[in-house]
Amino acid sequence: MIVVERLSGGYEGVPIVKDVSFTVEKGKILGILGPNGSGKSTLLKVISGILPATTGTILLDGKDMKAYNARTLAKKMAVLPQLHANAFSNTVREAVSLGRYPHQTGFFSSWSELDERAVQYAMAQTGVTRYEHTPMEILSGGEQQRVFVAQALAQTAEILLLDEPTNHLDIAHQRQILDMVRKEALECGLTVIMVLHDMNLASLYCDELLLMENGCMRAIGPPHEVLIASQIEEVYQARVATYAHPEIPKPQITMMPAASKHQQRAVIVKEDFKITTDYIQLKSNIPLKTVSSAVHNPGIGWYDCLVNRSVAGDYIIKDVKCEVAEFLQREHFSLTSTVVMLTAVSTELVALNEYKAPFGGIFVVVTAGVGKAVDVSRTHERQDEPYIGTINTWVVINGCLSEEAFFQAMMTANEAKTKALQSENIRDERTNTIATGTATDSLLIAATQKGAEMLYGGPITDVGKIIGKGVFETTVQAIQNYKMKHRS
Ligand SMILES: Nc1ncnc2c1ncn2[C@@H]1O[C@H](COP(=O)(O)OP(=O)(O)OP(=O)(O)O)[C@@H](O)[C@H]1O
Repeated sequence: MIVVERLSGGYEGVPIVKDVSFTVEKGKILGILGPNGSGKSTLLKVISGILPATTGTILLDGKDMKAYNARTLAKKMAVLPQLHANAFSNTVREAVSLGRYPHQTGFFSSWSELDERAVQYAMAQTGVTRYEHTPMEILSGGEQQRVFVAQALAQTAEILLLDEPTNHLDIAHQRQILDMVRKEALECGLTVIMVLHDMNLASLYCDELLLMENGCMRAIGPPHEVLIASQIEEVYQARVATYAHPEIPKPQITMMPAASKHQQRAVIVKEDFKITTDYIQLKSNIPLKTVSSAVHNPGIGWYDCLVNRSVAGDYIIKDVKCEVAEFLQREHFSLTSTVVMLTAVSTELVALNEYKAPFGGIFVVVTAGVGKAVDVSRTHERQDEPYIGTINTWVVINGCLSEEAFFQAMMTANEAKTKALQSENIRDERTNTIATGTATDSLLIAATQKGAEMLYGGPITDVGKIIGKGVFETTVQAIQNYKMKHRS
């Protein structure tokens, strides 16, 4: 455990780091972030004793760091500096072995089994064993960086100070080094303080983050309390946005380029839609931000082509995703920029309407296969296999929606669809109650993200009102088309 209390320090009387305090418990990782010149490396140098502290104290396991002599301190704390002054005549093994110097009584005179094990372990953990006998100078920058990390690890200290350990490393090696650091922290109780420029890596790997600004602490805490977009924007003077990591509960940050999203006004027009016997298509000349439950490219993304493909009523394919990919290739659609839904309804039964509004307006496109509609409040009573029967709804908006508005627009559209089923007296034939949808309905909201900004998409917002009316009317029309065909 390391406790830093009101620490200040700098270079020859020039104060750089001012009044910094924090605690890192044994086995925890603290990441230091901050813009260039904010004092991250200087802070690490003062903590490691390379630079003297002008004020403040550092306690290692409760004992003032000043009370340790150089050799005992080196056994306690290992440092990977940002710039490496290295005698490049060494081989990798020799460079890593330098990490064992605090454990030697006379230099290399008492090489023990323990020293050998530590060096072998450090080389293995950093993936440099195969370069063991290679001279340092012929390694790439990333390979050398891993050797320096191995050198610090070979010191087998309880506290590891790392200044930009992922410098020069490709993503696979960044992951290897940071996974190794985390494993050492979790399994061996290694306490780590590391300077990282990459906020996303810092978020993924650190228990706490310290954000530096002009030599002072701007914020400290778990990643979600430090990586707040407005705070990062202020400190770095750069526009950013945060989003959730897809797999683990850690925030991620993305840079927003200077170009304004409101620069041009792009508009989807009716001529952008095409209806063939096989599919209904929207081809946009700009990518649309899309939220959907489609079969191909579902979720949130940017796509310039939407396809609602009509398949045979007996379309039961084991690997639907694979079959859809084959269809896209056959029809010369891009796999990466096309969203695909499937319907058993023939494309001539589609309802497609435009609704103009001061903000720009929307298009609603619906195919409604309601032959096997279900009442969602009663589906728990049935044991049958899911069957095809699908209402596919697209809402394409000429406007700019917030994240919140996208999800509210989905709710608004779904409520309008359910109301249309009620209005058309579509029933769940097993329960004879009003149906709320079918077993495999799909919904898509797409927006140009240009022009008018819409913060909300609920039923009484400008965009919500028109989605409500548009989806209701268009779904009714699609249901009537379906009824007409299936009556005859
Ligand atoms: N040896 C030195 N002598 C005098 N001033 C220095 C020295 N090294 C760094 N500084 C100054 O201290 C300030 C903080 O530098 P430091 O290297 O700690 O920043 P940093 O946050 O690590 O930056 P970076 O992200 O660019 O690595 C800078 O203004 C820098 O010019």
